[in-house]
Amino acid sequence: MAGDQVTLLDLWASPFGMRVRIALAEKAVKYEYSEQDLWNKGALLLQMNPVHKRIPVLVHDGKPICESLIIVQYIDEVWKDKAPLLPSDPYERAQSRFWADFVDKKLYELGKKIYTTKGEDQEAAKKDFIDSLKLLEGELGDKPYFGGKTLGYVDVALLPFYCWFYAYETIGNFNIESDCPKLIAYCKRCLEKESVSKSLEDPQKVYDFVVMLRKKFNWA
Ligand SMILES: N[C@@H](CCC(=O)N[C@@H](CS)C(=O)NCC(=O)O)C(=O)O
Repeated sequence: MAGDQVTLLDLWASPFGMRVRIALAEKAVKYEYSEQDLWNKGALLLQMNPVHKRIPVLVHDGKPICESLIIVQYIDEVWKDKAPLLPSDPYERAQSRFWADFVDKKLYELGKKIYTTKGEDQEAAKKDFIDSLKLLEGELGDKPYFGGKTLGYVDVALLPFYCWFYAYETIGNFNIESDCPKLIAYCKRCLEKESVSKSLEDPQKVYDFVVMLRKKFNWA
């Protein structure tokens, strides 16, 4: 809305932050981007998210909203005149929330296991990761987007992980496209949308970031 003061506390490589960036871009909301140092958290982040002390945080007219999926729902409710993200039907809304929650519980956790573990644990994570992507591929079916004809909540939740796939694949030495060609084709198609392409990061840069994390935390 005109006159809104919107600031996003974020970290460039964060898939959670990217969700918020896509949602704001879809709604054409102007905002100030504020990159945070997570190894030396600033006073603003600690004040705006005293519970989890994590990014992303959306600060709207001085009020903080935390947790990426909650932020995306908030954005959808506040800027409701443009590009609806959640369906209006209660059952379809519940389904969208289910799959977005699945992305958090499965893809994020398993992806992290791929670059923080080795040997059997890593192999198990890779298998579970592919199985989870196949379930998502089945849910997508032949639709252009998870919710149907337009980009919606589940797409916003999932697509940021696409720019992390190269890091998972390179570190885990496996190939996602060979097992999930339809899902990868969908991700590539979505990247043709400016709201998505400008919100995601270069996979090589993400990979370099993950390599840095592995060294820093002795995961390698
Ligand atoms: N469930 C949260 C996850 C956010 C999250 O894990 N943020 C990370 C960066 S990607 C963070 O701020 N980490 C700093 C910390 O945990 O101290 C969301 O969806 O927003």
